[in-house]
Amino acid sequence: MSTDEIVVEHLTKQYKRLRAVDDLSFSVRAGRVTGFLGPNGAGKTTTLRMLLGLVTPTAGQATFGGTRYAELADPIKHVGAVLEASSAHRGRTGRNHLRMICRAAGLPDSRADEVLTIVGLTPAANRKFKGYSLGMRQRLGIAAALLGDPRVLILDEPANGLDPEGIRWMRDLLKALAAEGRTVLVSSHLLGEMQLLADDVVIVAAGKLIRQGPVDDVLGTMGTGAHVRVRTPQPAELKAALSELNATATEQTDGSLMVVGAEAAAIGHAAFAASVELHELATERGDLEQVFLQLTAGKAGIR
Ligand SMILES: Nc1ncnc2c1ncn2[C@@H]1O[C@H](COP(=O)(O)OP(=O)(O)OP(=O)(O)O)[C@@H](O)[C@H]1O
Repeated sequence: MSTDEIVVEHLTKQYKRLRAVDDLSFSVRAGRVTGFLGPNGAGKTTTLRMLLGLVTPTAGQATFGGTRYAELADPIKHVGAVLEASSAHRGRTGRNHLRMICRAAGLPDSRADEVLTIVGLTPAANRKFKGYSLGMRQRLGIAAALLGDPRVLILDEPANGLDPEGIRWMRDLLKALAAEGRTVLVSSHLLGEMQLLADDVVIVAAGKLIRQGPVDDVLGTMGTGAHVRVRTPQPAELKAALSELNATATEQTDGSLMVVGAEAAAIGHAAFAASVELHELATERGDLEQVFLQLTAGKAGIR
């Protein structure tokens, strides 16, 4: 059973006239990847920075297992963060950059090589940071976050600058870290990627919580949950059979039928009973992008 590792309560940040984060409360469970989503300017980065004690909240608090970041006994061993494309001294190699952090944190130098392996940067370990691509800089940032073997990982737009292969690699890594029981909180505006990556989502707009919960529940409550794609050479007969199930079938431009209101098994059974031949019967999930746009419509991010 997963537990709430990060608890955010009534977190608020007022900048002069702008309330960047407005009475925001949510929780993040261990052993899962939580996607932190919102339009530009929604307050995601400000929230993550408050979690890490880098921005002082106007009100409210965020805790890790009940303790504020600033009061954690050994923060590098508890929380790892990747806030923006990692920066390092331009003339320093990736390995030396990590070793310096190890020394400052009282970790053995050997840990630098371990995390370089985890992020696949070993071949570039002795190259200078100024020669790193954006994707390599992202990997180095993640390597630094993993140095203390933390049980919580916080990442702000980690897929920025990564190519498709890099994005896939990141997804596999973050899922594997969550499967080890860690808590992974990741902000992103790549909704298709989030649908593949996240177990839970926290959606914010204009500093306020819009929705939180498991991805499937968020998709389900918006009525864009599962629908079933069906292909048949006898569409009229199938529609007649489905009307008895109170399911509706809509013809798509590609010639298939999109059925809502019945599960695949019930549709297959009804087709069989009516001697209707089926060529395809596939359950398709709703689309996070569609739901996100519905939920955040009219809540302009740019303020
Ligand atoms: N130091 C600051 N002083 C004044 N306003 C700020 C400051 N930092 C952020 N803001 C404003 O707070 C709002 C929220 O910004 P934030 O960067 O947290 O949003 P975001 O959700 O991370 O957006 P994006 O996806 O565009 O990075 C924005 O309107 C931003 O201009």
